[in-house]
Amino acid sequence: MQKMLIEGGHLLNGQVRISGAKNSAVALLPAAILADSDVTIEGLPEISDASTLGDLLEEIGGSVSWQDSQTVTINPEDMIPMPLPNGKVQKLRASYYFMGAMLGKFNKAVIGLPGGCYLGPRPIDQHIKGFEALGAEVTNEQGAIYLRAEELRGARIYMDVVSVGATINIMLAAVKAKGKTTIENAAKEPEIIDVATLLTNMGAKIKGVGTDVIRIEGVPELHGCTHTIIPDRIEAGTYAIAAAAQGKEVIIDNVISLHIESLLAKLREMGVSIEEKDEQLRIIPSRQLKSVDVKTLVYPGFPTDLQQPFTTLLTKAADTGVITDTIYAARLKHIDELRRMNATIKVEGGSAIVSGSTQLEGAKVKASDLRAGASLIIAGLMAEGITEITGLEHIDRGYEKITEKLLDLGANVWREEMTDQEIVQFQNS
Ligand SMILES: CC(=O)N[C@H]1[C@@H](OP(=O)(O)OP(=O)(O)OC[C@H]2O[C@@H](n3ccc(=O)[nH]c3=O)[C@H](O)[C@@H]2O)O[C@H](CO)[C@@H](O)[C@@H]1O
Ligand SMILES: C=C(OP(=O)(O)O)C(=O)O
Repeated sequence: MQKMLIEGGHLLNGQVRISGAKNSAVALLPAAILADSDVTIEGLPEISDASTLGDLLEEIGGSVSWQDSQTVTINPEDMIPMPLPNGKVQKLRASYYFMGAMLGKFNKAVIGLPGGCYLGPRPIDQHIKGFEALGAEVTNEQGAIYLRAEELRGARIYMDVVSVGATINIMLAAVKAKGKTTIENAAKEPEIIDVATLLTNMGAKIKGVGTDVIRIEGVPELHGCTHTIIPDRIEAGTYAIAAAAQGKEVIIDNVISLHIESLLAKLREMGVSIEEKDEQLRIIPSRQLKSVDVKTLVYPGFPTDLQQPFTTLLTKAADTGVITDTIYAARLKHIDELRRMNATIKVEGGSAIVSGSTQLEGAKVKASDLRAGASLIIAGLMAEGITEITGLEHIDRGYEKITEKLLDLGANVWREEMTDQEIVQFQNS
């Protein structure tokens, strides 16, 4: 088990290349189950969520061959509806896509309830409502979801909450169902469009992705294809925030700036200079950042996945800033750790009230989840002295080679093996 150490105070300068989107990758890989021949995905991020899903595809009989660290070919011909009630499915959130994909392919699936970041309760009732509307019987038996259908039939499904996972999962289950499916109040995130592009290239008939009404006409067969993943807007946003907090001049390469328009607007409001060019962003921070208030919303609003990193940036702004997470009101575990680093943050309901003009100080902190980890890394870059971060398994679920990328930007960051005593302390904390 490793910890990350950061000596703060070094300015980030240079260029960083953004990897493929985690939240696309984790849906594209299970989507390959639905094909009847090779699906090749290019530009995958080297993150543990992607390799865990590769292992799960092999567990159900798929052949998974990695051409290189970012290109994988999945042959689904020998896949079987093998139950996955526990084990690796619990290591990540997106294992829930095995429900939709296996139901769509085999009319049955047994999948353990997913893991992933703990952000407060993360129900999957809308996924289940969608599967049931398509004709599946769904039961929860000892923490595993059992899905069975004689046959899946298209349906009109209204989502009570706008959910990324439920929208994708219902698409996966519906593309081979008999007849037409309409998903109303669908989520509009770019990753949903990416998954629909893959499915369409496999032969699916899908209209309306990127709007809140998605129409699907079921087809009997889906074939293989090659697909290139979109860049990770949350990784790009994380580096943009880090650059605003502790940068000299940072160029972020391989980014679709439209995907993070809500973040860029807030950074500009704070006084950060941002130039957009082709697939690059050039970030030049302001000496004196203005404080802003932020509310997370569904896409194209400010993403909840950038709330925690942005909280860290607010500690440097001139005045008090309020950040409110309307998607996950309990996504606040980073705050106690930031307080250890001298941040002054009050919590009221789902809002963090962050005092600005604070010099953060290095401390020993723990990443409780992926984006809490990102917020602590940014804090470590800004802090006086050395910051030690544990809980790296969360960070490695979603950030490709983050230590190397930061080193290339001029940060002083490294990883060390934890001693036995530190591991015991970590496990008890
Ligand atoms: C693998 C993946 O893509 N993860 C992303 C996905 O998670 P995930 O797909 O789990 O998040 P959702 O979009 O489903 O959740 C949005 C909101 O809806 C609620 N909800 C969701 C489903 C449901 O059946 N019932 C329900 O009440 C959730 O509690 C939450 O408050 O979108 C989140 C919101 O942008 C991001 O933080 C995660 O990074
Ligand atoms: C919450 C996140 O991931 P997951 O849904 O995979 O837990 C995230 O990417 O910030």
